[in-house]
Amino acid sequence: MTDNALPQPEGLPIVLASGSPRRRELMQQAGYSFDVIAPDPAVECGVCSSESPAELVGRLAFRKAEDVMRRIDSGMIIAADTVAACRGQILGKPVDRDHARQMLTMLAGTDHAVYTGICLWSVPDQKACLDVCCTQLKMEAIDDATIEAYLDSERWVGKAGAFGYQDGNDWLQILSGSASNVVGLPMERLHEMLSRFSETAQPIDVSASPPPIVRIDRPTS
Ligand SMILES: Cc1cn([C@H]2C[C@H](O)[C@@H](COP(=O)(O)OP(=O)(O)OP(=O)(O)O)O2)c(=O)[nH]c1=O
Repeated sequence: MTDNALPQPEGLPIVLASGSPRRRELMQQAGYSFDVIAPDPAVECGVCSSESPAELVGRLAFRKAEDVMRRIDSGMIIAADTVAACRGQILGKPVDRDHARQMLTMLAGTDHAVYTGICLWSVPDQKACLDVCCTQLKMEAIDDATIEAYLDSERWVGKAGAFGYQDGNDWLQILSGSASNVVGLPMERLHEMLSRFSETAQPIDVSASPPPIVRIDRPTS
């Protein structure tokens, strides 16, 4: 594999376990060849209030991969889950305009974080690895008129935290971490996980229901 070749561990076809158009665009822009199978939305039900943002996105990424694993005979599944976190609160996708307004009002003028859990799962040999990436951001103290204009754009729909970093708003800046991680897939980390899959993935006992979640050992590099 030349340095700039995209990793395809174990020669398996890549399956993006996501209905997110943003995740599909990130994979296409990076040049990956892949199929798309959206996980059952029911996988995302049941947010445990005691979970940290990292625990939540890690668990949901794993469960999304597990859901798609049961529907294919062979492939390298990539699943992810993204939330924003501000002042100890986890912000998922807003359910409506009012909910989006509440989120943006809370985020305005604050430093906050976006967490993405990413799970790779190889089928049929049933090995998986899981990691969580965090990006720190700052949102300017935008006023109500700015919030209402953004709500009118409806670009908040389907986006954790009710904002889209990819929308290029000048009131949102990254303080540290990956930009693609904010949009839904940490592409740098994905490349690393795919490249190191054979040495880091752990066997999964799929007979257990639900299978235990695995944790990846962070690379030494
Ligand atoms: C913070 C942020 C999130 N997002 C999107 C990425 C995800 O699509 C969405 C977070 O919701 P998720 O539940 O992670 O993903 P999803 O429901 O869109 O798709 P699936 O579960 O099928 O993979 O928010 C942006 O597009 N831009 C951003 O700046």
